Formats: sequence, C-alpha cells, structure tokens
Amino acid sequence: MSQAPSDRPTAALVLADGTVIYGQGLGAAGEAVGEVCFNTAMTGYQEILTDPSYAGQIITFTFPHIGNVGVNAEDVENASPASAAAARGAIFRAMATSPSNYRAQLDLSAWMRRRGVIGIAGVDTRALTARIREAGMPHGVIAHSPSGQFDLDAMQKRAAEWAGLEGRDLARDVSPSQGYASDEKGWEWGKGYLAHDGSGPHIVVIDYGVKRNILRRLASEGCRVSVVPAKASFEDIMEKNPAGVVLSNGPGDPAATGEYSVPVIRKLIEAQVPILGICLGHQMLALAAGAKTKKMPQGHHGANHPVKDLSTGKVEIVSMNHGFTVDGDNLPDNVEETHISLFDGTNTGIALKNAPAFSVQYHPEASPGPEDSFYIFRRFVEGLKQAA
Ligand SMILES: NC(=O)CC[C@H](N)C(=O)O
Repeated sequence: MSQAPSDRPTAALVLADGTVIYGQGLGAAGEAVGEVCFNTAMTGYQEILTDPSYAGQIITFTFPHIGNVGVNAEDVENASPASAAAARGAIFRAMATSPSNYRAQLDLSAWMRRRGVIGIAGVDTRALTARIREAGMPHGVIAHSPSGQFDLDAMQKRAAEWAGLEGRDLARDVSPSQGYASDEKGWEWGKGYLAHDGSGPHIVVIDYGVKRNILRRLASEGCRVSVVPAKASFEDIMEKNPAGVVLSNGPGDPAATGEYSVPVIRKLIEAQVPILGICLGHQMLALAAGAKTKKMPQGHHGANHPVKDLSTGKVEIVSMNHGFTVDGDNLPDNVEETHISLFDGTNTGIALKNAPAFSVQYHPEASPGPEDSFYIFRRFVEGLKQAA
C-alpha cells in the first residue's frame, strides 16, 4: 500500500536495538545521536530545551501539546553562547500549532531550526515513555529529512556505537571560556527581568552549564553574582574574595567532570568557604566529600517530583532533571543526607558535617516548575550572613 504524499514521514527516530519510529519533522533538518529520556513537565518546554544539562540527550515530552504558546527571548535558560549546546533533539505527540500567547515572538519549529534542534512529531510518546520506564533510556538517532530519505541502517549503527553519557565530561563543552558578571533578578509582571544594584554578598558561581534562573535567584536574594568557567582554579576563585561559591547544574557524568572539579571543591571545603551545590554541583560536592555517584535507568525529568526535607519534615514539589544519582546508601560519615525523593527514595540532598556546604539534586530555581524550593537560596544566603 503506498502512502499519500502528505503522510510521507519526514522524520525518524531509530533506537540502538533497531526500533524505527516515524513521524513528521520540525525544527532543524539533519541528524543527532543521544540518550532518549522523557520529561513529564506540562509547561516550560522552552526552558527545558535551553537547559544545558540536557547536552547529549534527546527529550521525549510526555505532555502531548508542546509549542502552543510559542517562544520568546526571555525564557531561555542557557546563560552563555557556549551552553546553547543543550538537547539536540525533541520528540512530540502532536505537531506544534500556531502559537497563541501575547509573549510569543516566534513559533516553536522556526526557533528550533535557528537553534539547530531536530524535532519529530506524531510519535506515540506514551508507548515510548512506557518503554523507557521498563527498559531504561535507550541510545537513539533522531533525523529530520524534508525529502523523506533516511538511511535507517546507518542510523541504527550510529545509535548502537554511540558511547553514551557514562564517563563523559560534557561540562567543558557548555561552560564559557571567560567569566562574567550577572545582575539579572527575577521576572516581574509588566516589567520583565529587573537588575540587581550590585550590593550584597559576593557569590562566585562555577558554570558547568548553569541555568540563568540560578543566577537570577541569587541576585533576587540580594547577592552580587560573578560566574567563572568550569575549569577555574581554586586561586582564580579565591582572588574574587567570595562570600560563598555555587556549584552549578550541568550535563554529563559527574565522575568524569569531577576529575578537574573535585580537587578545586576539596580545597574550597578545606578553606571553609560556604558552598551550595545544585544537581551536577550536588553530585560533585558529594564526590569531593568521598561519596559515590552512579547512573540511573530512567533518571528523573519533570516538574512535579515530591521531595522530603529531612531537617523540617516538609515535603516540597520540585523540578528535576538528572540521569546520575548520589549513592545515598553508602554516604561517608562526614556527609548527612538532608533530602530524599519520595518517588524512589534516592538521595536528593546532602550537607557536610565538617564544613558550611550543602547541596540538592533537584532544581530549586525551578524554571520550569513550582517555587517551593526557593528557600534553598534563602537558606544559603542566611548561612553566609552567619559565617561572615
Ligand atoms: N541537571 C543536572 O545538573 C544534571 C546532572 C547530571 N548531568 C545528571 O544527569 O545527573
């Protein structure tokens, strides 16, 4: 049976085991390889698609309608041009329709084309998600070919031969080559992003692929924010006379990234510099303190994950995006577990007993997601005042 031309697939997703899923292409034409994960957030697709932590991954959105509100220049999470290398592919249930929102400046497909993100729509994302739930995150190749030509064997081979994220340091690809200052605060209705006046404790953020909203939350808490590249030395950081250091989120395997970051973090711990770690930064603080990290089968990617703060007993609903985890069952004596996931009991927060350092596996800056965890920034800044 021949297909009508309008039904001819213009995109394909081929998994390492040879599974072929056809659909309609959007965004950039071309081909990309990556780990196929799913994200369950119902809003915030633009923030998700610009989060540098997704480098090396292809995102399946479980929410069926993505693109409805278009895109704008404000909801971009990567902070430097280097970190534009976020997810290279996106998988959708329904084809994006014309945007309907007063903030929309562009439609999703045109914006993805500009950013080089390859899209496939018309996929049974429910079935793909169920498969990831049962068998873990597969390696896959996504291709968008407006002419409908695909070399499926070559795509399968590329997916099967791809080395995966384990052992990969991707922070060096998304981190800026130069440091910079950031004064942007939170967004206000009718005003957009406001600027901080440059006063307050000086925070140095190590940028392993930082999300802008981390920088904004710090400025909103009254901090002066300087950002340094991932490979900044202990001396580079101390020269800035920081009141505290934030270890950012970022892509790839924390153990691989830790090869150069852990020695610096150990020196910061020794010097008793207050530290806040977020996501990849959490994993690297844990490694620096002697804990271990490991790969998860499905990871956590969504905007409504329940987490318990063990110090207060409170449950917060958080934004998550990680595929590696700190081994909470074998924490060294100097590390206290402070938060756990109520989905699977995995570790989602630690504090060091011998230094003013703590970290969370989730994204307290949200973007997208609920604002339950903004208190993490407040807790950090309050701690700085006490340490000063
Ligand atoms: N958002 C992040 O910082 C992700 C951390 C790490 N790359 C992981 O997948 O677990």
